[in-house]
Amino acid sequence: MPINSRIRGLRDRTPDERLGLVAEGAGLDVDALSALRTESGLTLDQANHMIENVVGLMSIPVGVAANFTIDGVDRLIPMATEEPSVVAAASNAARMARGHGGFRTSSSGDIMIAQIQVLDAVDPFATRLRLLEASDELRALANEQDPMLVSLGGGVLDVSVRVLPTRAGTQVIVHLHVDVRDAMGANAVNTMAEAIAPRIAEIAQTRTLLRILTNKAELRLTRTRGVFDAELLGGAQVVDDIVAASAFAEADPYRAATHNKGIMNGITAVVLATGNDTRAVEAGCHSHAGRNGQYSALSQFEKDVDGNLVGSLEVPLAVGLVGGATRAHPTAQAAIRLLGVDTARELAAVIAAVGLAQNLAACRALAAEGIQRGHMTLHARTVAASAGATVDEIGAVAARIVADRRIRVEYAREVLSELRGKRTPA
Ligand SMILES: CC(C)(COP(=O)([O-])OP(=O)([O-])OC[C@H]1O[C@@H](n2cnc3c(N)ncnc32)[C@H](O)[C@@H]1OP(=O)([O-])[O-])[C@@H](O)C(=O)NCCC(=O)NCCSC(=O)C[C@@](C)(O)CC(=O)[O-]
Ligand SMILES: NC(=O)C1=CN([C@@H]2O[C@H](COP(=O)(O)OP(=O)(O)OC[C@H]3O[C@@H](n4cnc5c(N)ncnc54)[C@H](OP(=O)(O)O)[C@@H]3O)[C@@H](O)[C@H]2O)C=CC1
Repeated sequence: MPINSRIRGLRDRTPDERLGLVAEGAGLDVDALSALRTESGLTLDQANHMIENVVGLMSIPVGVAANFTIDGVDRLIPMATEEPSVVAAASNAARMARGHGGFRTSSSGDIMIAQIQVLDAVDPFATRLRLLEASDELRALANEQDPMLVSLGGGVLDVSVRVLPTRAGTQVIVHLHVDVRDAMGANAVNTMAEAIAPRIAEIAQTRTLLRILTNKAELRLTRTRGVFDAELLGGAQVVDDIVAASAFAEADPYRAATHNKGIMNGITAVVLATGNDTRAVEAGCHSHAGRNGQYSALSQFEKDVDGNLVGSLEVPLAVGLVGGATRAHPTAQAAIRLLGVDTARELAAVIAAVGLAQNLAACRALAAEGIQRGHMTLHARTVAASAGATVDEIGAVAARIVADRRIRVEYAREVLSELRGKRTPA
């Protein structure tokens, strides 16, 4: 049965009811998603085998973004985040794109780059050519390190070499271009780099130093675009204003930093939920934002021939379905089950679409009513909890501080005392 992501009114349901509705929408038995619940997710023993000096666990809320259609397939998308309004925003944007086919994506491939740094070459330009002449040998030596990857059709595709002037003298930098298939690939390419470094040193007649991947994964780009309905956005003026906001972010690094943070609100939440390396993805995306010399917006919004708004996003996404914590973390496995993705590329496509949706929702709110109405209304629940409200009191306290337009902890405390019958001087 095809997945149906158009689930109305999830906000009005309990977490258990939502999980049931989401499982139904995804065509899954709800038990397949049980690891999304804290009590049946990662155990202390499992955590103790993941990182060092484990003493405990930290739970992060996992929400599900609705309404997404990506490359013609509906997806219900788990998002791990502590920030209010992010899941609502992504769902709202997906709803606005749904009538125009949702999100379309493409990929440049699954290629990660390992760097080997060569120091003190007396003839750096000739060294570069000697290394290029040995490309086939170096490729074969690297592939010997990972027969599994090669058997899956992956492995080293190319070797490139640069002469790099630095303040510590001229260096020669070797790049291994490795197809890592459905892995994030860092461990795989780092192993290869360390294995071929001695041979590189022989050819270069000097020594190597760093052997490590680059997180500037410019050969692992995912692109997505979406058409957002002008009427649902709020009309032609809102469309024009979002275009003006986008132009601001494209031209100004100060605005671009926050514009891109909005994109990463969506991207990082799905990367985390699926047990992938959020720091690697963030480093890749922000390095990509500076690729043309000045840090700029990762996305662009334009008005199309029909007067609707079209968004475009291109980002490096080094994510995997195997390796790292993805397979070791039960909650990540449940999140991937819910997504219904079968390859790392499909996962990256979903992540990019959520990033663009998040970005649109933020820019729409900023260009229309301002971010605070939507964001702070949902943030009020966090403020109420910070003031000491119990789960049974949060709703009433949040509603009151929103109604009084005083969404602050000290006022929430006053309201809480009042609600508990202990009036304090206002
Ligand atoms: C918050 C909304 C969506 C409200 O927007 P709204 O128009 O009041 O929403 P609505 O009540 O009309 O609901 C429309 C749909 O939104 C979703 N939705 C709506 N509310 C909820 C909810 N409570 N729980 C779950 N889903 C929700 C849901 O899909 C719903 O469809 P329905 O279920 O009714 O068929 C809107 O104001 C918005 O998108 N604001 C942007 C919020 C945002 O971007 N938050 C990120 C934090 S701010 C930040 O860090 C990024 C930023 C701003 O700095 C980036 C930048 O500067 O560019
Ligand atoms: N700067 C960075 O970003 C760094 C990140 N890391 C960490 O590296 C980890 C990711 O590295 P990664 O290499 O993915 O981890 P793994 O080594 O855990 O997984 C990759 C391995 O999985 C095996 N594999 C099985 N099926 C597949 C498949 N379909 N496609 C590809 N490989 C498959 C391959 O061979 P085999 O079975 O023989 O292993 C491959 O080498 C993350 O935890 C990340 O945090 C580490 C260092 C630096």
